[in-house]
Amino acid sequence: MSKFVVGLTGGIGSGKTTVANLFAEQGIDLVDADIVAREVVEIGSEGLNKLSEHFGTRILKLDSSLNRSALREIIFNNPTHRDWVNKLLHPLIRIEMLKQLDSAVSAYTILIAPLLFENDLDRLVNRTLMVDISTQEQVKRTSTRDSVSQEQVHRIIESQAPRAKKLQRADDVIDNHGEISALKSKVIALHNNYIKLSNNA
Ligand SMILES: Nc1ncnc2c1ncn2[C@@H]1O[C@H](COP(=O)(O)OP(=O)(O)OP(=O)(O)O)[C@@H](O)[C@H]1O
Repeated sequence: MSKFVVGLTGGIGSGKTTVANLFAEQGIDLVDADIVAREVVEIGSEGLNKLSEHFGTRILKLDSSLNRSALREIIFNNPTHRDWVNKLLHPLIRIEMLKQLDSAVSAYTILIAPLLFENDLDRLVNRTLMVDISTQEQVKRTSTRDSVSQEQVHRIIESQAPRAKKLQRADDVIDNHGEISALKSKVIALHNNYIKLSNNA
């Protein structure tokens, strides 16, 4: 099968999961960068073993799984620790992501990566697709879905690359202001184009 990969990105609550599921309905395999990032620190993984050798049991929960908030706290104000953790985990994430992309069997594969551009993961893909909605709609949809305040959503939006920058860098943009039925037609049109592109790759 072709190893053509489309990187799917967009800000918080823009509709990446919704769009990815519509591609999956067309038979397209998905790899999710956030899931991979959790898999490389599962109990028994090289990632978690190395983290606990370095930082000790203070980064573990009672069941020996990673205590994410403890690790976040440690690296928050300490760039040396943060760099060490990034140097450990980024290559592990990249290797696992490539492994999963490699075992995908559909005509092309979607890599869902909220921080596609921020983490330079666009280098791993053949084409980039951004799901786009206004900041106002992002805040509305995210705070309806999750029990988070509008201020928290704004803070997360500010930590991500600006919408304008992503719009500029993406090869394709899918506007998600409309109804889900409209979104589905747009996904099908993109899907047909990606099939063509992957055949020519
Ligand atoms: N076109 C739409 N109209 C109305 N609601 C929508 C639409 N698309 C998505 N949603 C809803 O908006 C919320 C956010 O969508 P979704 O979870 O797909 O976004 P996401 O980009 O994956 O979010 P995150 O970055 O937080 O993982 C969900 O509750 C989803 O059902």
